[in-house]
Amino acid sequence: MKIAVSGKGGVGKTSVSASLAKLFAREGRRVYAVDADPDASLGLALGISDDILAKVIPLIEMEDVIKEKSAGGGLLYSLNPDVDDILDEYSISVGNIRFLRMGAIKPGGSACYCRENAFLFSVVDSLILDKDDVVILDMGAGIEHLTRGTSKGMDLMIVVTEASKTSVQTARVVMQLANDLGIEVTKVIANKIHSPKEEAFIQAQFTAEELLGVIRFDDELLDVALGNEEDILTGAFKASMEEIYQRVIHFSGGKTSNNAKS
Ligand SMILES: Nc1ncnc2c1ncn2[C@@H]1O[C@H](COP(=O)(O)OP(=O)(O)OP(=O)(O)O)[C@@H](O)[C@H]1O
Repeated sequence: MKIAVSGKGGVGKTSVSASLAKLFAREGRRVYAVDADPDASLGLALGISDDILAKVIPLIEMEDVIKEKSAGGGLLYSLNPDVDDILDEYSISVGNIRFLRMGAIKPGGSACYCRENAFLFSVVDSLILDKDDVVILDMGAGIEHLTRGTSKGMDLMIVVTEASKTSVQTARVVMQLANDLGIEVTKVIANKIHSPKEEAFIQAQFTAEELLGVIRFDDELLDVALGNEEDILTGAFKASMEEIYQRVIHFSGGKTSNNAKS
């Protein structure tokens, strides 16, 4: 199953991605946790230490190797069967989680991440998955990364939003795009909800079918952000994510990905 997590900046995409990765892994499923956001910190949220993360080679550096192996060029690559063989060098495994990252941040105002995105999603699309394997992509903020190429083969798009008009607006645009791009299921998680008033706002914006879950603002996540607590699955956040996880596995029930082994 392939899951993309998207939404406006700072809404909690990385927290949700890391939690889902840990929950799937806890069930014994193999998880590819992919940091597709150059500005993201999925590795840290997964509890991987800085010094280990520093050793993970950005996936984009694999591009030249692939180009040498496949005679082709341009933005479309023929990766199989090479990708699995060489992916080891560009990932680290923590238990059942295999962590990969797209690439480093570019200097301000420089080019887009089109090349990185195209390559990253070629790699993801080429992964040969077992039926129970899961790919979780922590996407960049906003919508620029959402194209036919990047959405190919995604089974579920999770859009994270806060209780604000601008955040909901972005969520709506992402949902529409995901639909246009043919992603089968798109669901919303409302995160950092402070009050019944905010919850009522969210309930008014989305249908019960659209909403995958509501997560309250939880001070305990501050300890994770400050580095005092390693496990993101803590406090009320953990309880909410466990409920959401139960709904997410419903979407993977018996479903295999495009490249799944039978
Ligand atoms: N439910 C919550 N309660 C309290 N704090 C939260 C909650 N969810 C996330 N946070 C905090 O909000 C901050 C941003 O979260 P996170 O990095 O997951 O968002 P993001 O959408 O991935 O951000 P970016 O767009 O910058 O990549 C972090 O400090 C995180 O600990």
